[in-house]
Amino acid sequence: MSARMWCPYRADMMREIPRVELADATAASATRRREFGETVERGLREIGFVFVHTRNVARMLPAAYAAYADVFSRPADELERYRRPGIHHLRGYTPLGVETAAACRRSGMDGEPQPDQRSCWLIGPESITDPTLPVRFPAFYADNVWPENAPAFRDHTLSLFDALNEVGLAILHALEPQLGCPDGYFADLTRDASTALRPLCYPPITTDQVGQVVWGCRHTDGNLVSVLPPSTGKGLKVKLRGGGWIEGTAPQDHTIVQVGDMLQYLTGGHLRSAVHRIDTPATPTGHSRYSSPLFIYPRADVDLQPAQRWRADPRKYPSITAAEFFEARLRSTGLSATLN
Ligand SMILES: O=C(O)CCC(=O)C(=O)O
Ligand SMILES: [Fe+2]
Repeated sequence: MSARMWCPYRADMMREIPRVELADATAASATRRREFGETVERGLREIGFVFVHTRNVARMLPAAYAAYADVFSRPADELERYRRPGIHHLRGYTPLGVETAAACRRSGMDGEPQPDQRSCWLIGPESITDPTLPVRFPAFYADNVWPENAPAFRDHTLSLFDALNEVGLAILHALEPQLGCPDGYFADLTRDASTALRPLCYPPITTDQVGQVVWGCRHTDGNLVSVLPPSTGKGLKVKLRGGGWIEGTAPQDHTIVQVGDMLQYLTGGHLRSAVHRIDTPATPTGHSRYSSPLFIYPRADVDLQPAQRWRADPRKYPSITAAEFFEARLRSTGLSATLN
């Protein structure tokens, strides 16, 4: 049986992103823990997304987004100092127009590349226990770049990094029995991970820009799982397996956990890395939209080849490290100035 056959499209497939209560992941009741794991696994297999209820994260957002607004509204010549093209923009600030999702590179308006209309910052882990990793993978484990006179930005992003990482790791842990993985499998894979938090700023849309620009072109995420707290505005849409798009905006107090290409690969296609996009509003808006996904990665030297139990064709799923997988991905998003 090929890995593809694990999840053929069926008419009774989920068409709505399921919701789970994070506290159930560690509930005293074994039944609640099992049901939590089953719902998470089904949501990530059939849609690729799950909404996780946790007030802890929602509480942190107003102050974090205020700090983002302060930094992203700074003068262009100051922000320019925080750019790091030499490490493929993996740390610090990236302005509008640098990132272009692969789909929009091929089929932008008038055949021209259509860059995403958003700027971002990338923040990596502050401490790594294995000192060889930054030597072997300097870009993936580069030091963080912090804006001057913005202690709130540093504090809030680091707190959010930890809180979102905890949610993502709890979801991965709950998947272990569902996927037939040993206990602690994902904790092992993500020890000294090259995980990154990405504060994003989608600028206001003027009358002229309505229907002419994309905030975020359709794409899949290239990592293990993404953990996305509620953004300050709507726009996120998710493509279903059977076609059609659904609303991806998280309900109040919920955080999205979604499968990335690496987890899809690792499970031989069993879990689904869903295509998603960020639509611009249909009418002009004077406000920026802020969001803050955490991209959880494995350690850079982890081999992503699916385990035997997935019966994945090795020609389709050859041995590849997380770092190699990531580099291939960078080339397709316009972020790799020096990799080619
Ligand atoms: O801003 C959002 O809602 C989603 C962002 C996203 O999909 C990404 O950065 O990969
Ligand atoms: Fe994404």
